[in-house]
Amino acid sequence: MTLTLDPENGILDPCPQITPRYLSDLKMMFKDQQVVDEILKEENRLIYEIRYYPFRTSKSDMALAVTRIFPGSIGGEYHMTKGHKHERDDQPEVYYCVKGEGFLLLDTLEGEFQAIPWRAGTITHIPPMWAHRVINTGTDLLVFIGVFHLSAGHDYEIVAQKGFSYRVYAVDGKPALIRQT
Ligand SMILES: O=P(O)(O)OC[C@H]1O[C@](O)(CO)[C@@H](O)[C@@H]1O
Ligand SMILES: [Fe+2]
Repeated sequence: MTLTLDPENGILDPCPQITPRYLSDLKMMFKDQQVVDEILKEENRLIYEIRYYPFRTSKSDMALAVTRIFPGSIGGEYHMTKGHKHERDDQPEVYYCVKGEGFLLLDTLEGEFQAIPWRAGTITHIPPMWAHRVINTGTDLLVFIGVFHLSAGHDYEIVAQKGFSYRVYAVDGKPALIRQT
């Protein structure tokens, strides 16, 4: 099976499934709940979209997902993915930044943390058991590809409960990592 990706806009062809993530879908992930509620009174902003393709054979499963994160911020905190840990503890993932700039946050949620600066061309291996979240700190789209096993599973609950160790804010127009206590 062969797919085509437009690197300028992150559109995948063919693409059997598109998952939009609106502010209402990740409202608990942002720190400033008052600002979230104020924005939601006006509009349910589209933060990012996932274009997904499952590769299945009789002996294997893999998935490819292309995510487009729109630029912007919520209470000074840059637009980001919800973030998750894989349910299976033996499942890594490879992320490839196709366009844009930002950070990939990796967190064991048990004391270890890394913030990896991202730009077009950056490829990062996410080891099993590390929660992962992508932040768009640019003024344009951030597009990345994720490749993982379909059986990996997604645990969002643990991220909602424990949170990442750092948040990424725009401070004087530049990204700053702020430790969470
Ligand atoms: O699942 P989240 O946190 O919304 O992040 C989206 C990205 O992570 C994945 O879930 C893959 O682990 C992809 O579907 C997508 O590229
Ligand atoms: Fe993942």
